[in-house]
Amino acid sequence: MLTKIRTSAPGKVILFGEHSVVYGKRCLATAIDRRTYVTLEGRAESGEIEVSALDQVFDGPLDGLRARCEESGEEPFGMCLGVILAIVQWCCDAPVLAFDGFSLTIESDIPIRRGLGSSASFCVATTSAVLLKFGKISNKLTDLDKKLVNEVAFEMETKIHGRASGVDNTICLYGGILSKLGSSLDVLPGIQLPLLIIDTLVPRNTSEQVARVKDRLASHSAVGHLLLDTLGHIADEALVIIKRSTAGNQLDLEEQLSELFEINQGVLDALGVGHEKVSAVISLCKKYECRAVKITGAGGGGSLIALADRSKSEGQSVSAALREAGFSVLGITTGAEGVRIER
Ligand SMILES: Nc1ncnc2c1ncn2[C@@H]1O[C@H](COP(=O)(O)OP(=O)(O)O)[C@@H](O)[C@H]1O
Ligand SMILES: C[C@@](O)(CCOP(=O)(O)O)CC(=O)O
Repeated sequence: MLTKIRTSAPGKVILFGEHSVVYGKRCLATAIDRRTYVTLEGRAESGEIEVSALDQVFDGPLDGLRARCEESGEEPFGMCLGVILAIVQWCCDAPVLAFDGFSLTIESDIPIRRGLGSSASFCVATTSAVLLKFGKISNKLTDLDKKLVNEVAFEMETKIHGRASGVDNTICLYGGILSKLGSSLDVLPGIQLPLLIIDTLVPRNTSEQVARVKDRLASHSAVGHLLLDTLGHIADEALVIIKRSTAGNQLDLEEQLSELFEINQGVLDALGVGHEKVSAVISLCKKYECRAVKITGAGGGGSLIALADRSKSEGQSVSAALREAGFSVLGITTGAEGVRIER
């Protein structure tokens, strides 16, 4: 009987610690309730792979897949094929001689290239499916299995980004909340926060924004380092608040995190990673008394997260106003489950 495997993994947002994480301070990220689903089905033709993703299809042998990747350069589907080729090579101890053919169908409701971890979610779900097919992990997804998937998915993320911190693949794999401090990564149970993700539709360029912060540090070293320390303290405090939280004090938790969002945004702005569209989103949110809003990820455009206030019905009106002003808005819940095998 031909194999059929279906896996899924969530996307992510950074809650606190963007930029300061580059300087060794704490960063908190959380999995979101948007996922990538990968269906792998065995096929009769030996050595043939079919990939359907991002509204495109490849069907052919591994050599053809390699040639298509070289042709496609940095284009999303080409990068996706490059990751699949690398995972198969990893499983077969390259050079690959022979393997049972298979098809992969990749479906996702995570918008790509928006800092929501579409690449890590895709890498984790695809790595899990292919490693399962090649018998490298068990369908119990034990701690050891997950550790192996994380190592391979990290290699794949590095392939897509040139460099990766390990935050995205780890949070998409384990779900919940991830705290990164220096080289240590801790996973905590998730908390369910209602967030709006507001995309300014100004393309973000992470390396440009990281360079902007570096310039600010070069010209105002003492002040710049104080700002980074402040971001670190904000993330530390948020972690304490999250760890203390229980189902009974959700409103209290959201109130406290909300204040930290506001302070954090002020500091990011002072570091120079704001943008006129970021300011426009913040003004609109304030007009609708939306509790708090901050950049998530690199800034300089990109996306913001706003904590929706459960005690008012403001969520819908602020979303409508933001959309009317030309921004894209997604309502999500944080703390989602990590990788899983769909039955
Ligand atoms: N659903 C998907 N199917 C196939 N490949 C995907 C999918 N989602 C993301 N990718 C891969 O990840 C890349 C996007 O990575 P990146 O620019 O880092 O965006 P993000 O910030 O969303 O992670 C795409 O170019 C593509 O190669
Ligand atoms: C600015 C930074 O801290 C986060 C970048 O986030 P994103 O991938 O642009 O969402 C850079 C980094 O951590 O590598």
